[in-house]
Amino acid sequence: MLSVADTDNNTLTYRVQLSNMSTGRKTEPVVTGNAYESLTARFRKAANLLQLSDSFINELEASVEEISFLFTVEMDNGNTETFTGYYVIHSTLAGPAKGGLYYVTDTDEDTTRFLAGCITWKAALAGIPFGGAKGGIVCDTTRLSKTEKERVTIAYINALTANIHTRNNTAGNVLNNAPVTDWLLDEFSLQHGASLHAVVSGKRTPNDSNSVRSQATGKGISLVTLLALEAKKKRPKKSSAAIQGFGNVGMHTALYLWEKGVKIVAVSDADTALFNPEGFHIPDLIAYSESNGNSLYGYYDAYEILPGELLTLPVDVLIPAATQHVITAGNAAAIKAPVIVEAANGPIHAEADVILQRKNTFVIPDLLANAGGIIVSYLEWLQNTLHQPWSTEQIFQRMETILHKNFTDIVETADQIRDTLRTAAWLLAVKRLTDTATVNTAIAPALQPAYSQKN
Ligand SMILES: NC(=O)c1ccc[n+]([C@@H]2O[C@H](COP(=O)([O-])OP(=O)(O)OC[C@H]3O[C@@H](n4cnc5c(N)ncnc54)[C@H](O)[C@@H]3O)[C@@H](O)[C@H]2O)c1
Repeated sequence: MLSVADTDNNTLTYRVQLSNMSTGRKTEPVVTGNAYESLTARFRKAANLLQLSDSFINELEASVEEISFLFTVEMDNGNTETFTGYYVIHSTLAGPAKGGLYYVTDTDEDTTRFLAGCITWKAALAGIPFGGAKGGIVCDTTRLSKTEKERVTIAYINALTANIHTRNNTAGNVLNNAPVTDWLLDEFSLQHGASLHAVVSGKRTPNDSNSVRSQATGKGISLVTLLALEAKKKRPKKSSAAIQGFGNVGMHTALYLWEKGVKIVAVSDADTALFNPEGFHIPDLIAYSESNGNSLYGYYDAYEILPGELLTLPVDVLIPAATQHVITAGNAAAIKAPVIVEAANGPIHAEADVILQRKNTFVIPDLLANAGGIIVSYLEWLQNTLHQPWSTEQIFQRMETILHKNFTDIVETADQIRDTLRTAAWLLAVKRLTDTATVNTAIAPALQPAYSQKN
């Protein structure tokens, strides 16, 4: 196991003992609470600082629509299986509800509501005219063939549109990676008798099999990580990072930071947590994971550590990029990284915020850190709507401009209110959405009287 011999920030030295890689041990269970409660607590704090009316607070806390439904799909062996689907529209105040579709073995209304809410507030902070939505399918994709996953996706969309469109709700902008995006686009277009390109983001382009959208969140996280290191007067080439989660977000974040010279000394996924004091060769690690069924398990050039140890390593930046509530009141005090970048949605429990604030940890909140994806989705929607093709460079340039400005806005606001970056981010997000609500009478006439200040 791992112990730290010298925690001088520039020269980290670790004492390590090789553990047995052949045990097949899975990660410890993640402590989760109700992530929507953490989201609500943060929203309420900002809403109270802004002195919003109770009716407006209640309006913004509740979802516009939440549905769960069962749908049946014929499997490759001719049997049928029934799946559970969720869809939550959190808000359409700023514009059409946008949100990804996720496939997961265990989810529920609370988690889907939480993820939809995250999108509302991220879009608000980024000044994007979208509301927040999220779709979820309970299934184990590792058990599904490609054709079964396609049929599950199409059956979900059919069941969903039967519910959504008959009630005249705005069509959601559904994000995912190819080939899911191709199935979604085909199905939506078939149902509506027109090619609805703008409805689906994350689509492949002819010269871009790895869509810009799929890299965007990681690219954005790496950008704000570099800004955070700069704010702490750390040079990338003299900095170390630990990244929890090696899926779409963790992998792209690791790659972009590695390209800038950041030493990634620890990574993990649901199967294993790995440590290499010399820093991982990230392209090699990605190639290994991809050839190993998207698992880091068994990677040769590393020591295996306990998953919880990754979070408490004395690195310059800790990047939780797996799931919500992995940093809690139970482990926050043990975290040594002076900077945490919230790559996942809600990786820090609201109770842990207080402990990290006391320790003066520089926490870059998820509303800013992982907004690259929604910004690029919006830019894709804009290109499709305007019939304008933009280059990858143009898209990333626009994304970076928004993230950079918001980083500066948040740091300045935090200084002004003498509070955390998280409170500053929420304050700006809620203010921007309420400002939109007051001017956007076409979208939310019914809410006009509700947004009045208490005093
Ligand atoms: N994909 C996006 O564009 C995007 C955008 C914004 C926010 N997010 C958030 O980022 C997080 C990751 O998203 P993703 O798209 O990379 O998902 P993913 O499913 O592609 O990858 C998740 C990774 O986390 C690992 N993991 C799961 N539980 C773990 C645990 N307990 N310990 C360590 N690793 C664990 C998985 O093995 C996998 O490597 C989620 O919270 C998601 O909501 C994603």
